[in-house]
Amino acid sequence: MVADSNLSIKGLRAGYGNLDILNGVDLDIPAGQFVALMGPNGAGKSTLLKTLYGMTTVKEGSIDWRGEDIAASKSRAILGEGISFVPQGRCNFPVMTVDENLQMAAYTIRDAKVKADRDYVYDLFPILKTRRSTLAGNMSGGEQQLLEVAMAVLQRPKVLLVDEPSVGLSPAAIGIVFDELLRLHADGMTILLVEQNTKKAMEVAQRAVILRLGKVIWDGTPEDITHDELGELFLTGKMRGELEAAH
Ligand SMILES: Nc1ncnc2c1ncn2[C@@H]1O[C@H](COP(=O)(O)OP(=O)(O)OP(=O)(O)O)[C@@H](O)[C@H]1O
Repeated sequence: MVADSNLSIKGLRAGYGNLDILNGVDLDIPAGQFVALMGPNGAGKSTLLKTLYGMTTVKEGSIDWRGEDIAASKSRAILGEGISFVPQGRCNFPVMTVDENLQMAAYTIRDAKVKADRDYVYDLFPILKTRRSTLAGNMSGGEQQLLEVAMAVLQRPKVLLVDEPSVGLSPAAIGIVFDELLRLHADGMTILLVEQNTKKAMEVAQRAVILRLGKVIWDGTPEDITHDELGELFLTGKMRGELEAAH
């Protein structure tokens, strides 16, 4: 493992304008790890992804990436440094074809080789190749989500930030999207996934990180925690043993 490929977050306090949402997040993500970021509604999971992508106001702390603090960097620069973001919701350009959507994504790369970039993605996601002339908005939810992931992957990121890809998808479509994420991970990509579907997230990720009230309250492997314990943590912020000890 190359030490400087770690993403290292220290004492991160960030939010929107004067409103702090992240209240001192510490997190080290080694290169190539698949991390599921979970927690109750409003915990700050999406805000953490957005902060890693330069979309919030950082008040304190650092985000170390390949020897550089990117906490104050703009999204454009962060993308250039190899971190891509798949935001919540589907379909950037619904009335454009799959091909045109991918062209749009390619234009965001400096020195884009549009055709080569598109073909690279079609090799990775053959389903999209078969739908290349279809209007993106007319595809199934799962296909649209794959297109969003593909548009981010086209940038050839080292780290992929993915925000709730399963929202509104059928179980079959969720399976397709998560299989693709697993494949990207197997090819060496670092993945930080925010996911409400905890069962699915625990199946695919190597590591589970639980956020509550803008702080990391639990960090371990999916094998270290049961579904019930996870629910309890979401609700109370504590494990059963800790609660009993407190009484
Ligand atoms: N653009 C914004 N401006 C102001 N407040 C925001 C903005 N986006 C999110 N928030 C607030 O930040 C808090 C955390 O939101 P965030 O979306 O990060 O939580 P989350 O853990 O991803 O929750 P969920 O699981 O419900 O998506 C919420 O109280 C939310 O209302």
